[in-house]
Amino acid sequence: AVPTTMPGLMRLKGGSSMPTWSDNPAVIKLREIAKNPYDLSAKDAISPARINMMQASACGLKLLYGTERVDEATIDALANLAKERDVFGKMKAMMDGEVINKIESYESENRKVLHTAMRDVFDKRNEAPAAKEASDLEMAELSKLKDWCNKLDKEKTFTDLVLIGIGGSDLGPRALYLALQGYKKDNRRVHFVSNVDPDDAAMVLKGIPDLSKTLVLVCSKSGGTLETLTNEQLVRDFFVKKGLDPKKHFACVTGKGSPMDNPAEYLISFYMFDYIGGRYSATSMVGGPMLAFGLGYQNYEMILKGAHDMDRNAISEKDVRKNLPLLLALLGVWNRNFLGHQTLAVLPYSQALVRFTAHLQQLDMESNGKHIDREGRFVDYATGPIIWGEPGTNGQHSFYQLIHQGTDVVPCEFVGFTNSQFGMDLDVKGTTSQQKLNSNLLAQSLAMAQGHITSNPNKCFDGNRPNCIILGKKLDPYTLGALLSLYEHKVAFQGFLWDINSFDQEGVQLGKVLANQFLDIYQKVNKGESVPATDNLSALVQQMP
Ligand SMILES: O=P(O)(O)OC[C@H]1O[C@H](O)[C@H](O)[C@@H](O)[C@@H]1O
Repeated sequence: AVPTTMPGLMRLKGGSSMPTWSDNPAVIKLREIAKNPYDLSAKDAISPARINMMQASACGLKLLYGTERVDEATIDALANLAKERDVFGKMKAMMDGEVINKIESYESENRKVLHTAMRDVFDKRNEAPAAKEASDLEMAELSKLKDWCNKLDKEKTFTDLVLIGIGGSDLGPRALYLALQGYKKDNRRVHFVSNVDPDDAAMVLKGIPDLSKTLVLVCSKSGGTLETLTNEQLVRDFFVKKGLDPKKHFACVTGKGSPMDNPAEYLISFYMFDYIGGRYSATSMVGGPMLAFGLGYQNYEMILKGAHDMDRNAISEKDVRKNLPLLLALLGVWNRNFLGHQTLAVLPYSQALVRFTAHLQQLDMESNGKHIDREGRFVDYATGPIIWGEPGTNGQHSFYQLIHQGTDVVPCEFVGFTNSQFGMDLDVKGTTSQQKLNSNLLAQSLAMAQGHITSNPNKCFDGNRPNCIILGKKLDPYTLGALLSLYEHKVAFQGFLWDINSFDQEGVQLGKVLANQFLDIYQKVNKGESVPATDNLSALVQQMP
């Protein structure tokens, strides 16, 4: 359990308008239900009627949750929890551009959270002044991007693009690009450099066919991230050594007014804004120029459209049984807080989603890995789970043993599609590869839920391993945008339920500060100055073989 007070840190004054977690009537009710949750392993516990009833659809995605340990009373209690924790009020405040990225009475980022405005560029736009201003600014960036894409298409000067960025300036955009290889533009390739490990850049640069036809897009919201600035320098140096002028090849995406906001250094500069969190930035200019270069502007627009439509589902659909992000969030809270499961495996049965779980790790764990609530009080309930996973069926031949028979229960979210992206499939022994893939997905879901008891304990499956399935027809740009937004809002809704701030990331600062102190020591070593072995940092540096 998470302590309510922490040694050396003060517990804070009360005054919250939100009842404490344990005082919420819905929490009390859910704890009662959790003493005897729905038994999926009982005979006939999973019936066709249950499968048909426990599903919800929006924006081309269907969520099947008959294999979760819930019954209708559980869903009703979860719906009450959503009401008591005012999740719709908080979601509206977010989408309207109220300053919600803050901790009351403490130094914090104090920002709006407006990633939804980045795709609110279609019809029925949010007229709240802050949201409107943000989407107007994004429309200007989008029209600049469209012109740039047309120019690149006409001039045909560039075939390759190297994106330099890390964290939110890499994971989401990279996951989306890799997910849509069936929609790639002919004769265009995108490469990614993120790690400050020099071998990352070296390997990418080695694989570029023609540097003279290569664009470099440096992407950093803050314009001050060590890894990105170092890699930019390294790649610039490489261009110069090959006799090429970086100014004719380098473009950037950064926050307005950041140290990188220096248009003279770049072919073109695109902007994002302080109200777009890194991990929520894939549908801002952080994702835009690279995705439009690699997949075409129209496909990028379809990603935005899918994301926007799911935004509408999240805010407008007040019935939790029809609101996909909220339903997924509530099922997650049920598994985390009431059934006590610490981790969540996200298992896409789609090779295209090979980096999607990695993106979700940042999205979810950086957002909801928090130990204080919005008033600065240490929470006495669990918050964000540990997210992990790999595409199936590969995972089945690796870690699924533990999921089926291990001593920890791992809730799973499966993602699958009826059709393949490339349509290159073959009927072997009466079924296609896609059907073989999907048979495995469905089999795993059912096996985890219902289990199988035999007299041989080694072959026993307890069942009651909760999971749900997210299904789409085909992983196209629209569906991918909807899937991205589904998870963004799942995470936001969970943060609202826990009453934490899902939009800052103070937890990554301490390591950065210490890394800079280590760099000072390395600098001294490089200059031949002596470093005293009397402090931990120097002692650790001297341990390097
Ligand atoms: O885009 P940048 O400012 O370079 O930031 C890149 C990343 O760095 C940080 O460490 C944060 O934890 C991430 O949320 C952010 O996405």
